[in-house]
Amino acid sequence: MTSHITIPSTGDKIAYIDGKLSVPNNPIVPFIEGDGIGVDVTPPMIKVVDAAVKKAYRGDRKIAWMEVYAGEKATQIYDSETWLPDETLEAFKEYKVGIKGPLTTPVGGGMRSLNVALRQVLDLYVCQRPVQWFTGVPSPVKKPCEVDMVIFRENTEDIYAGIEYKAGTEDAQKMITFLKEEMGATQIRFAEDCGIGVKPVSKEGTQRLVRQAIQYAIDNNRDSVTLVHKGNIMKFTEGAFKDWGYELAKEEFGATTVNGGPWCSIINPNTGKEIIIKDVIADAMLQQILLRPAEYSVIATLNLNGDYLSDALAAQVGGIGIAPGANLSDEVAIFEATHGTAPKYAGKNKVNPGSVILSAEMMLRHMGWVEAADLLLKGMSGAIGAKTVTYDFERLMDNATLVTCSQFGDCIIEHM
Ligand SMILES: NC(=O)C1=CN([C@@H]2O[C@H](COP(=O)(O)OP(=O)(O)OC[C@H]3O[C@@H](n4cnc5c(N)ncnc54)[C@H](OP(=O)(O)O)[C@@H]3O)[C@@H](O)[C@H]2O)C=CC1
Ligand SMILES: O=C(O)CCC(=O)C(=O)O
Ligand SMILES: [Mg+2]
Repeated sequence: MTSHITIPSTGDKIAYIDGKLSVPNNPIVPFIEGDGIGVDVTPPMIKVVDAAVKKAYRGDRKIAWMEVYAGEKATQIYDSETWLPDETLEAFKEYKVGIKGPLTTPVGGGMRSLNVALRQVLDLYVCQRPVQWFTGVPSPVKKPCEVDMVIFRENTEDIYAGIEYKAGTEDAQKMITFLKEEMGATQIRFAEDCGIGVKPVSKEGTQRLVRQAIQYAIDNNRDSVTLVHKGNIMKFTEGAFKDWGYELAKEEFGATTVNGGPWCSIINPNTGKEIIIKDVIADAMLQQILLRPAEYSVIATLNLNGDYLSDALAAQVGGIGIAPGANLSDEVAIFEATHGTAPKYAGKNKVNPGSVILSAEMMLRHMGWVEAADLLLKGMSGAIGAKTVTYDFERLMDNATLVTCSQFGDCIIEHM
């Protein structure tokens, strides 16, 4: 296949050396613009990041952006069947750090998610989504300042594996016959017209995720890690997630049980403070985050719970227009907004670019460019503080000035 990626002539590769990220002064960073509102939010993200880096390092550092393709744009540039070109996957593998806009997934039929495919193929097993309130952001809760959580969502397993069989097909019937006749399942109602989905959850997949969550709590002086699961109902998948999580805390971090368990605690080797490892059943957790958010800090959970929790928590601090995220493997990192392609707003220069801009802030921090990351946060706080905001905030704020998506990016730059 012909290459459609133009490698910047002036940049260098980010590398992993002795388990550490080595970032040159002009790193090549691949990006996917994204479908729908990707065309709106990605250009201001690049403009804001470039401005923060320029201001922080006075020209000594600069990102060499390299566009790579996925989704609708890939079908236009390659051919109508190519949604996720191999060279896009190779670019993320080779350049180690990248960022992406949202990609559309049809509901019901049609192709499976490209976002999920990227996570699975590149084994980006942690979806890390911090949820924090910026002063002045409108919120439906009384004390949004009490929300300060970091979600660690398992990103490669669970029902997102895509092992599903459509009702009425030969494959679904084969599965149903197998379950009934060979596994003795008697609980399948309406077997004639029943879709079947499979939910794989492994010990290795669980423990590598929980390991990252606990390590994050240690490195960032957090006081608890909560395992969120629906283990009362799905005993051998979600229940096992809980058990394997506690097991890892004890075996690898020396956790000891609290009040007879199952809660346990570890002593942070850096601070000497206690970190509680606890668990909450997923439906109760959706109540807890609204009523007692201050009691939760780091959350480790399965793929679907994490997807639900991240949008629900985002709503408490201003909505998915401002909710950032990262998909992480042990080497490769792809940063992305929590929101999707919001098709009704596509190309209207209207939506909040805050989510992908804050994802870029996480990217800068991951690269060790903390001064630029801090400036970006300062600019974001300043723009919100001045009440120059996009429609999603303006409709909920008194005396705010409505700005477009690109203008909001410019406001961030003005406040750096
Ligand atoms: N990682 C990814 O690439 C993701 C992709 N998707 C995909 O996106 C498509 C659309 O999904 P959908 O369920 O509509 O979810 P979306 O996140 O795209 O949009 C839902 C609503 O959230 C609000 N919203 C989203 N983004 C912004 C923003 N930047 N600024 C302000 N408000 C925003 C809007 O609310 P309002 O109407 O109130 O203004 C919007 O109507 C689907 O194909 C889905 O699969 C979904 C999630 C993640
Ligand atoms: O892949 C998709 O289309 C949706 C994914 C999603 O909602 C998420 O990762 O938060
Ligand atoms: Mg989601």
